[in-house]
This record gives sequence, structure tokens and C-alpha cells, in this order.
Amino acid sequence: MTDLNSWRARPAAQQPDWPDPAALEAAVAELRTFPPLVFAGECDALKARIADVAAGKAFLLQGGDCAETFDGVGADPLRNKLRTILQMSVVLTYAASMPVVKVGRIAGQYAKPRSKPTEVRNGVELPVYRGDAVNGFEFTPEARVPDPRRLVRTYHASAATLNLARAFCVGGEADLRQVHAWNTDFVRNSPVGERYERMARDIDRAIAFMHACGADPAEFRTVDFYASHEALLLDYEAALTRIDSRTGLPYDTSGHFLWIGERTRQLDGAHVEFARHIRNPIGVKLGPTATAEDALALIEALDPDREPGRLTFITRMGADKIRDVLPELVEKVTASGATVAWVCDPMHGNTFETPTGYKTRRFDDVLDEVAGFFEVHRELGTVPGGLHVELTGDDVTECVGGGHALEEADLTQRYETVCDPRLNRAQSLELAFLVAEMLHRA
Ligand SMILES: O=C[C@H](O)[C@H](O)COP(=O)(O)O
Ligand SMILES: C=C(OP(=O)(O)O)C(=O)O
Ligand SMILES: [Mn+2]
Repeated sequence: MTDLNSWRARPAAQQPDWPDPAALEAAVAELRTFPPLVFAGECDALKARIADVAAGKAFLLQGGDCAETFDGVGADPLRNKLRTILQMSVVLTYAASMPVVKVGRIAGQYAKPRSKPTEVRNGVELPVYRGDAVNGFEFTPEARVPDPRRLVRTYHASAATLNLARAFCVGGEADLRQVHAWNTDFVRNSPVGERYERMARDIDRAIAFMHACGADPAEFRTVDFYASHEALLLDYEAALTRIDSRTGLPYDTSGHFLWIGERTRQLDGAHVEFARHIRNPIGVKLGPTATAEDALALIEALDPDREPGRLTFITRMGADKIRDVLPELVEKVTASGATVAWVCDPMHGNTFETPTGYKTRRFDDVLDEVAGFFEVHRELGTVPGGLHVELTGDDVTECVGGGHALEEADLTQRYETVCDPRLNRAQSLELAFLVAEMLHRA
């Protein structure tokens, strides 16, 4: 019998110090009464698609904010984000000649693991911001107190976001011709667009050809879109875990795909223990200190039955390390006979702080980590399954480089993230075109 509470006996890293246990209990009790946000059958469908990713028959694109915010719940930011992801998907679908599985860091990405418990500004030390699910971003003692009512707001913010995302994906926003037209605009207006013109024209011809042949399937007008977030706050995730009436099995219905972060993937820790018992597809982040033994033990713990699509390793090594550390992991996992989906997060190993105190990433480092990821898999004959990126559809200035050659001095213009720096719309699309070139060569 599955023990859905076994995680409670394990050490759980990165949990807030809720000051009022009764208030936490009340919030959790309320969450338990709410309807699921996603349906178990959808999680199974995504698992089947991730099995295709692991087998080299599909490519995964997972993207969205580092941290969503309650204030950011709105039609415009969501539309821009989804458009960006869909635009990237069209380019990648064409280049890979494979379906792209679209997964958002959207509708649930409200909790953050942090490197340090406190933050100091001008000599004042306060608890660190842990995401809107926990406390407020504002630098005041009041805002930084963890408030469990925020877990209930997290549910409602996720529900509203997911509802609109689902509508966008079937209600016309996702029409292939429309999405391609936006890409054509991007290429026309980008300072480095010339480089991508040829591919955009080729896609144009492919679409025209399909239409000339009379092809107009529903897939050209709607897309499947899945929601994911880091399963960090176990009280929240456990409260939304429900028994699927079809199968009698437990699913975490807060999102389709849940991942375990680099800071919470301890084998004997509560996060792995929690994830073992839910039937969603699961991801685990692997940073540069992860060993092949860690990876094998995680497979044993999370995918003992070697279920296709169950486990995704999201590697985030850093551009300067990926070529050294990834090969051994991939080799030993492959030699063990296990099949996982390998996905590249080229963001989290490439963060640095500018002298003026902005967390940023260089576009070239992001690109180089992706290139390293493809090189390693090509060398080993294994499958580079996809990309996991922090992005927004807005014209923010958070990462440096890219076609508009953003410099450190430009970061002040529109630095809007509450946690890690995201690729802006142009940088995201450019990344897709450059990855498309890599896929073309593969
Ligand atoms: O998104 C990932 C982590 O939460 C983030 O990188 C941690 O940032 P910090 O090092 O500023 O705490
Ligand atoms: C916390 C994150 O990453 P990691 O666990 O890889 O540091 C993240 O994806 O925002
Ligand atoms: Mn992040």
C-alpha cells in the first residue's frame, strides 16, 4: 500500500519556517477540499510523450519564469509567454522533424529554493524571499514573514493561469500559420534576423506545401500544453495529491509534471520520498556535483519499474563543465539499461552577479551549454531530449548578450524578475533558431 505520508519522517530541505502551525494546518485543510488542477489522464498522456522524448521520437521544450508572481497573473504576460514558447516550438519542430512536447514553468511555479536563508541590504538583514507561495518580495520584515494563506492564493493563481493557458491553446492563439507569421516578423525585425531568414522561408514553404496538399488537421490549430513546477513545498503538494478514480493510484494534481530541484534531491530526503509515491512524470535537476552513483540511485528510487516516460534528468552543469561532467553520467545510466529523458537546463549553471549587484547570465554561455549537451549526446550515441529554460515573452533586460547585444549597463532598464534572470522574447526566439541549426546538423 502506498504510504502518502512517508515523506513526513524524512528531512525536508528548503521548507519555510511557518510561524503559526495552526494557520498552516487550516490552509492545508482548505487546499484538500479544492478540485484537482489537472487530471491524472493528462499526466499519463504527458508521460507517454516523454517516453517518446527519451526514445528520440520527440523533443521537449520546458520554459517559463524562474518564479511566477501573483501580480503577474494576467492575460498579457501569459499570452506573451505562451506565444514565445509556441514560436520556439515551431522552429524546433521543423528543425528536428519531430513533435515538440510543450511544457510551461507555468501555473504553479511560485516557490523558490534559495542559497542562503537571509538577505542583507544596506546593513539590514531579513529572511530571504522564497516565492509568492511563501512570503512577499518587498524588503520589509512584515512582507518576509512566511504566510500559509499564500498557499491558498497559489492554488487560485495556478487555476486562473491554467484555465487561460488551456483556452489560448485551443482558441486560436496556437494556429500554426499565425505562430509562423510572428516568427517571420521576428526575423524581419531582429538585428541578426538575416541569419534566420532562410529557415523561416523554408518553414513558410513547408506550411504552404502542406496546405496545398489539403492538410488542415486539428494539430495545426490547437496544441497540447502541459503545466509544471518544482515540487518544493511538500505541504502544498501533498494537499493536492489525490487518488485517481480510474486506477486507484495517487497523482499530484497541482501540475502535470513535477520536478525535484538541485537543492532538494537528497536520496534519503523528503522530496524524493514524496515523489516516489505519485504517478506523475517526474524530473530531477542534476548539477555539476551529481555523480553517476547519485543518478543510478535516483533511478532506483523514482523509477524502479523502468516505466517509459516516468523520469527526466534535467542537467544544469554550466557551460564550462558540461563537457567534462555529463559524459560519465550519461554513460553509466545508459550502461545500467535504464532509459531516462535527458534535458538540458542551460540557465542555472551559468548565473553570475555583476559588480552592481544584478544576477545575470550571458546568452553565449547559455548557448554554449546547449552546444555541449548536444556534443556529449552525439558522441555517446544517446538522445539529447530537450531544453529547459527560464524565459518571458516580455522585452526585459535580465540576461546579457543576444542579437540586441544587451550589456551589463543595460540591465537597469527592465530588470523585473523576482529571482533568476530570464531570456527575453528576442533572446528566446534566437535561442530556438540557433538550437534549430544544431538539430539540423545532428
Ligand atoms: O531558481 C533557482 C534558485 O531558486 C535560485 O537560483 C536561487 O537563487 P539564490 O542563489 O539567489 O538563492
Ligand atoms: C531552482 C531551480 O533550479 P535548480 O534546482 O536547478 O537550481 C529552478 O529551476 O528555478
Ligand atoms: Mn531559477
